[in-house]
Amino acid sequence: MGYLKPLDASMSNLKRTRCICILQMDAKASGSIPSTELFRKTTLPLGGMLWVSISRMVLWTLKLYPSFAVRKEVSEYMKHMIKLRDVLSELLSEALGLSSDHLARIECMESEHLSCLYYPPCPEPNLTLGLLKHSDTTFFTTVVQDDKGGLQVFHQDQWVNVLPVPGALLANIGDLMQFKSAEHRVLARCVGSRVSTACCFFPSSSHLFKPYGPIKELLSETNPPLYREVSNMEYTTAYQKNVRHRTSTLALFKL
Ligand SMILES: O=C(O)CCC(=O)C(=O)O
Ligand SMILES: [Fe+2]
Repeated sequence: MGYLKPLDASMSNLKRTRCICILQMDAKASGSIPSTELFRKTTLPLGGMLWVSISRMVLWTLKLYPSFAVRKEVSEYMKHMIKLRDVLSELLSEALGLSSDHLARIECMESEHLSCLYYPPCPEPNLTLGLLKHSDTTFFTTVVQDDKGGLQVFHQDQWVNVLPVPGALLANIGDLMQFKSAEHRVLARCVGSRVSTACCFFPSSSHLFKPYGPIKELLSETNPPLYREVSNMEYTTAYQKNVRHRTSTLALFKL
C-alpha cells in the first residue's frame, strides 16, 4: 500500500467519472443473462460526446453478439466466486463466534451479481475520476483488478492506493454488513486502459423486504446494537437518494 495525499485535496470534489460497465450479470438468472443497460456514468463535458458514441458502439456490439457476454469463462468464474462466497460465509460466521452456517442460514449473501468495468484512458486524469468515492450497497464484494492500479481506499483520513497483487482477490466489506464499510474510488489514468471485475453478494430478491439487523446472538448490555433493522429495498432506496447528495447512508440507520 502507498499513501497518496497531494492529489486528494484537488480531487475531493470531482463529480465526473470515466468508466464503462461492459457486462452486468446476475448468475442466478438462468445461468447468465447479460444486461443491456451497461452504463455507469457519462458526465464528461469536453470530448464527452465522442466518448459516449464509442461507448454506445460497444453496447451495440454486445447487443448484436450477446454470446460475447455469456462466454463459458464468465460462467466458470462465477461458479468459483460462489464457492469462495460459501467459504467466506463460513469463515466470517466462525470469526464472529457463531456456528459456521449462521450467515448462510440468514441468506444475507444469497444473490450474486458480476460487473466487468472498463476504464478508458483519460486525457485529463486530474479533472476526472474512474469511479467516484462510494461504498458498496452489498454484503460484500470481491474485486479483481488488472496490473494498472488506480483503486484507492479511504483509510485514516487519507486515500491509500490498493496496489495490484498478481493472483489476489480483494474482498470489500459492503454496507449491509453494517460494520464500517470501506469507502473506495478509482483514479483515471491518461495512458492505457484498465479493467476490473466486481462480484457483489447481497440478499436474494425474494428477501428484498426482509429486515436485516444486528445478530441477536452477539448483542449484550455491553454490546448494544448500533443500527436498526433495515431491508435491502429500504437501504438501496436510501442509498440512491443519498448518493446524489454524497452523504453517508449508514448514518441514517444508526440508533
Ligand atoms: O474497478 C475497481 O477496482 C472497483 C470497482 C468498484 O468499486 C465497484 O464496482 O463497486
Ligand atoms: Fe465499489
